[in-house]
Amino acid sequence: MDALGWKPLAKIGGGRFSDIYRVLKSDSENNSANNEEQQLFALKLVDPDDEKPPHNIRNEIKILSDLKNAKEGQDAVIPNVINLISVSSNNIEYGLLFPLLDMTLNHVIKSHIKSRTIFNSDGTMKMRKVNTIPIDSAFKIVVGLMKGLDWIHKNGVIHRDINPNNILFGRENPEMPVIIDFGISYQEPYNNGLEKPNKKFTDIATGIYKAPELLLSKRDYSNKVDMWAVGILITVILSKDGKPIFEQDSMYSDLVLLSNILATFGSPPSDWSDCKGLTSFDSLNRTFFTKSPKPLEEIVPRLFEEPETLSSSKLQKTITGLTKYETSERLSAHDALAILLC
Ligand SMILES: Nc1ncnc2c1ncn2[C@@H]1O[C@H](COP(=O)(O)OP(=O)(O)OP(=O)(O)O)[C@@H](O)[C@H]1O
Repeated sequence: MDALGWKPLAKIGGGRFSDIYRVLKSDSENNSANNEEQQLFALKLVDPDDEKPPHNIRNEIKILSDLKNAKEGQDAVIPNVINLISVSSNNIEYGLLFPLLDMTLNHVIKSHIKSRTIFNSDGTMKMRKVNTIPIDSAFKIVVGLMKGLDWIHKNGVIHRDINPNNILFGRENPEMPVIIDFGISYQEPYNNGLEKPNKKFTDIATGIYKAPELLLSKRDYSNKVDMWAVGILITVILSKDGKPIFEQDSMYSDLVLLSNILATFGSPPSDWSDCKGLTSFDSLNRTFFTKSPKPLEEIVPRLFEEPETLSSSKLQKTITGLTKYETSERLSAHDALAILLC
């Protein structure tokens, strides 16, 4: 079997509209095992006729190519955004060739969740799940994510689907995240003719990573939707026991997600400038009781464990700044880097 000139070895992923294969360069079949390693790539195959907006493979190719060209004009390489090696197509499908990476952030998070025996004062014991990821490793991952997002945003792109399955790592560099999947991304100013800036799709982002303004149907949103997503992502990386801060059902219901966001971060300001005038926000203002925010210590207790380190205090500031409702106050990736690297 041959896929657009590549020999597929195994399916390694895929979404609603794509299949991702580990592939070998066809001419390297007879090479030694070591050489083969270097000839392995990831191939994303998509049939554009199957896609539904906002998924658009041609737009993904355009955005990745522009990011690659922008990278080439730079002195320093930005390793935190996936490199599109090449594109091929037949009459049916597009094949996007990428460097092969080894694990998603989801795998990294799961690999650090361990079962521990806890002894109670009455002599009984119980098993508890504990997240063992070191704060310093989490810190390095967050810095890498911010560098990638800063680069993407500086180049006029909103990723729109920052979540743990779209962040990959190579085995040799498990603290250096690489942002993938620009399948629903937006390129300013008009997303290549697909969406007007004030009429963007709101059906973007995955589960608990949706920013609150999206849940209220704001259509002229900005790249700050990515910053909210990364704020929630940090709380997941640093969770006490591997469980997200929001209830399980928030993954599937926008209403449950919204009520979980309010219960965690408090009600948005009644004059929230991003959503003022939107019908959904006006009814929210009338209907919901005013909620106070939970203290950050309750949201990410691991960052308050003794002894407090420089990394943990910088991460506290970063999460607080990323989870602001008012997007003019929400940190940009550039602002976050200023906090993290000062
Ligand atoms: N370069 C790569 N190296 C290794 N695995 C990859 C690579 N690219 C993608 N994958 C795997 O395939 C999965 C899906 O990739 P991608 O997000 O690009 O496809 P998608 O169709 O947009 O998926 P979805 O619809 O779920 O967002 C990733 O989560 C990852 O597990």
